[in-house]
Amino acid sequence: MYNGIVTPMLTPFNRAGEIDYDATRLLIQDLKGYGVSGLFPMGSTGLFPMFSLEERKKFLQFVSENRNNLTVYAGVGSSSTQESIELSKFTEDVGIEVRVLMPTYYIKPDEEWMYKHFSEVISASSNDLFIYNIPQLAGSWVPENVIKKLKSEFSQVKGIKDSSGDMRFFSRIVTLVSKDFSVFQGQDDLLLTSMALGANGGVCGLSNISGSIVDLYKAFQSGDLKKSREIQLNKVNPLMYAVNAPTFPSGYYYAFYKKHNINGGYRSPMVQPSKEHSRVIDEATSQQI
Ligand SMILES: O=C(O)C(=O)C[C@H](O)[C@H](O)CO
Repeated sequence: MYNGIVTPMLTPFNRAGEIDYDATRLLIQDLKGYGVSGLFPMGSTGLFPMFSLEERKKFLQFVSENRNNLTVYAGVGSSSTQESIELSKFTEDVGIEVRVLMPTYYIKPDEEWMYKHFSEVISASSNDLFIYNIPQLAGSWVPENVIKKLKSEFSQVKGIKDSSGDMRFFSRIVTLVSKDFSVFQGQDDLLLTSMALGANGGVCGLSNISGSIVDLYKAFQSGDLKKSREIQLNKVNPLMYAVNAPTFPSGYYYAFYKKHNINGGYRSPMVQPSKEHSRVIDEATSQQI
């Protein structure tokens, strides 16, 4: 059973747009301090499509070796089934427990294509796998019948992370929760609602830069609905809306660099947030204390 708050990690850059491993080490220390339960490198917030296969492997191995006793959920998504298979095998070689996989993208897969991608990648290694539903970025939904089919056919399939923001869809898939299958919410402003419906936790971008997400999770788990509602509405949501003012996910990078006074970079084509967006983010982060 997987639960808690998992961080879809940033991939910090230096000014030359190369991965900054010292800053990554600092980020993992932050996350341990906030009390997250897992690390999710090479997801959407981690900008996985911007990296070569070799860069992705090196970063995944670094996170696995510097995990600080946290569970690692490795993004293995690609529009190439062969690449996702290669990454899956690599995750097993470096001791990563969980893979995270969305449908292939750009060329829009029909259900048969989608099932073929998932089944071939799932079978490529024995470690667990979470289905990643993020239609607004991947361009297609993972249909409920495909989720149920993969869940029933492959023992590696141990959960789903839904970032669609569609609570009607979420309300249906959350009924799949069992001791062997976890359901995570991928949108920070829907975390409390999702946990009230039975979600096992969340994969929340804000957990890169604030302890409020874990505080919300812990308040709910302790039965303090009033406190969890206050954190959701007065801390999490305003910060989420502020860091998403600039094009996703540049606001998260700005907030992390600012927090640590790092002269961090933005790999092309990502652009540093404007002065106005930076001011909005600074104001929201100052309210977190
Ligand atoms: O960044 C990711 O991969 C996540 O899972 C977190 C969110 O779902 C994603 O940032 C989209 O908002």
